[in-house]
Amino acid sequence: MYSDTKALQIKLNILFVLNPISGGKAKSTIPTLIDKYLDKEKFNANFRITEYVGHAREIVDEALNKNFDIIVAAGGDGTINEVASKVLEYKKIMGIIPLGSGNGLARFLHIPQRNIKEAIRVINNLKTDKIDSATFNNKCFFNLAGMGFDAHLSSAFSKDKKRGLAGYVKLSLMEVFSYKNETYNLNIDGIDYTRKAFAVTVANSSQYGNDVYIAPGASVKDGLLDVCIIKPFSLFQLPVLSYVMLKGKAENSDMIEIIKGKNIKISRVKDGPVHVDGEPLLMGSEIEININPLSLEVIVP
Ligand SMILES: Nc1ncnc2c1ncn2[C@@H]1O[C@H](COP(=O)(O)OP(=O)(O)OP(=O)(O)O)[C@@H](O)[C@H]1O
Repeated sequence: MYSDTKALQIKLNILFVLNPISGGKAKSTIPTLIDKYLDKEKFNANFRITEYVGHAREIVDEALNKNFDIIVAAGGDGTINEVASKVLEYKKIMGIIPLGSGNGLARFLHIPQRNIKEAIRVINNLKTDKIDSATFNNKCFFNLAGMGFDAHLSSAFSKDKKRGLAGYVKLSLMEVFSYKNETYNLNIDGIDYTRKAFAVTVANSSQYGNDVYIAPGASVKDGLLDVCIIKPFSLFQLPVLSYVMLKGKAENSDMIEIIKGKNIKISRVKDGPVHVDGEPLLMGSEIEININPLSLEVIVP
C-alpha cells in the first residue's frame, strides 16, 4: 500500500510544440527553462521542435492519437493556429507560451509575455477557459483573419528573413506606399454592405499583436466576430491610423468601420491573398466566415 498520496496522483501528459523561428529570437534555452519551472508532480513533459510550415499540425495529430492531454504552442499566432486547429478537432486542452513576433491572442488572454517562468506558472495552475474559434472558408482561426493590406503584408513577411517587431514595422512602411485599395461586397448576418477598403480584418480577439488594436471591443467569449473595415486613406493620415490602433481607439475613429456579426460572406473582384492568424494563403473571390462559440479550451491566467 502507498504511504504517500502523491504517488497515487495521475500525471498529465503534456507536449510543448516549439517553433524555432517564431519571433526571430534564438530558442535553444527554452526547453531547459520549461523543464526547470514545470511542476513535475502534475505533468510528464515532452518537447517537439517544428521543422517547416504545417509541421506543428502533424506533430499534434500524432500526439493526440497517443493520449496526450495538453498541447502547448510555444510560438506566435501562426503556431497557435496550427496547434489549436488540431486541439479543437480532438477536443483537448491547449496552453500557450508566447514566443512570436506579435502574440495577439496571448496578449488578449493576458498570458505573460517575454517571461517563461511566469508563462509556465500559468500552465502549472491549470486554470482553463473556453474561447470562440472561427472558420475562414475551410480554415480555422482564433485571433484574426482577413484580406487586403493585412494579407499582402503577411505574404511579404513570410518571405522576409527578419522576423520580430522591427522587421514587421519596416516591411509595413515599405509596402504601404505601393498598396492599392480594393472593393468588397460584404453580407453580415443578412445585411449587405459594399465598401472600398485598405483592409478587411475579421477579429475574434482585439489585436494584431504588440498591442496594436484593430477591434478594441472584441471578445473571444461573446460568440461574435468584429468585421473591421479600414477605409482608404491618404498617406498623410498614416500616423493618425497608427495612433488610433496603438491607443485602442478604432471604435471612435472615422478611418475604421466595425460591424459585429456571426455569419459573414465577403466577395471580392478576384482570387487573391488572405491571411489566417497572420499566415498567408491564397483563396478564391468568395469567402464565408462563421463563428464556433466557446469551442476551444485554453489554459489562462
Ligand atoms: N522550422 C521552421 N522553419 C520555417 N517555418 C516554420 C518552422 N516551424 C514553423 N514554421 C512556420 O513559422 C510561421 C510563423 O510562426 P509564428 O506565427 O508562430 O511566428 P511569428 O509570425 O513570428 O509570430 P506572430 O504570428 O505572433 O506574429 C508559421 O507559419 C509556422 O508554420
